Amino acid sequence: MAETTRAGFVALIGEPNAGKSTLLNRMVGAKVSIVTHKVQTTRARIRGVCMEGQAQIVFVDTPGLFRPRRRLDRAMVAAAWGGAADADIIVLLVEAHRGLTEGTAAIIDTMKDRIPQGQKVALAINKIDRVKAETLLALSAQLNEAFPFVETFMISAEKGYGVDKLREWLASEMPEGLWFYPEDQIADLPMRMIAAEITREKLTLRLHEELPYQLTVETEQWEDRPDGSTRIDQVIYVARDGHKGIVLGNKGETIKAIGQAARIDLVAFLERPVHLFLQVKVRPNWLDEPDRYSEMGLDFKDGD
Ligand SMILES: Nc1nc2c(ncn2[C@@H]2O[C@H](COP(=O)(O)OP(=O)(O)OP(=O)(O)O)[C@@H](O)[C@H]2O)c(=O)[nH]1
Repeated sequence: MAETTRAGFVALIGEPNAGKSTLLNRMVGAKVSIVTHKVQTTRARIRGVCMEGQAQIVFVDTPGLFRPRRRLDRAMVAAAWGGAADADIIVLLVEAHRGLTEGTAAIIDTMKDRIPQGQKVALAINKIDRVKAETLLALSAQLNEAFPFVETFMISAEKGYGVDKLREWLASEMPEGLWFYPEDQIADLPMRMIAAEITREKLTLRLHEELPYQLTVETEQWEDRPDGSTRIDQVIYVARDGHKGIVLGNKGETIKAIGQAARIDLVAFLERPVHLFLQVKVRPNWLDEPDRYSEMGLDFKDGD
């Protein structure tokens, strides 16, 4: 008989620099965590998906959990805690060598206020490679006194110590249910999606608030060439002709800069030469005729 499938959400929280990204990359691997980097759920950001046996663990991160200094920040903080409270498990990451800092104490205080009764919170003491065993035991006791953690893990996200144990435990805690993402989608699709996500990120950085709403990037062609390079063809879809002009920029300057920046990241990611071809197409409302599409192709080769 097939094993029961499990699926759920894990919110990783902790002070800046606690090692959240390093831990995610260890557990999920670079591919999926990049793909899902910018995907927004209602209240949390999906950072990665990992399979452990028959369990699918979706990691979310909730930016802005810190003490609000300005009024504006308060709404963000409330949203962030909402995101954490939606998760099946919260993991609080603490740096072993820094101990129970003011920042961690503030997070714990807020958890006591905002986390619903019964919500499971686990403690992961990270960077154990930096401290002695005695220090660790004392810190664990101190933190467990401050909050009723359901489990405590001693890990080094960087060196990989204890990470498998944490992942296996998280998997066992996921509720029974269907997976949120098909398994093959996690394993295979990422490359094209990552590439599209990278270009999208450059568009966001470059265009800021000018960025046309309803803009999508799709990787249409992917060719690993015999000479060791990769050719990637992408289309940036915008909703209106006017938006196309914004993305292209004066004499195509904007899209050129976007293509160059995206290519640099793609080379770093794929560790091989990349030829990136970007086109901007207008994809108007469904009712509009496809032959009204206008396009423009540009090639960003090595050395551009
Ligand atoms: N010695 C040691 N360093 C670690 C470990 N895990 C992470 N680091 C380092 O700690 C620093 C911060 O790690 P990140 O993973 O970027 O931390 P983060 O929590 O994602 O930080 P923000 O994005 O600012 O929230 C990096 O320089 C990591 O290399 C560990 O287990 N041991």
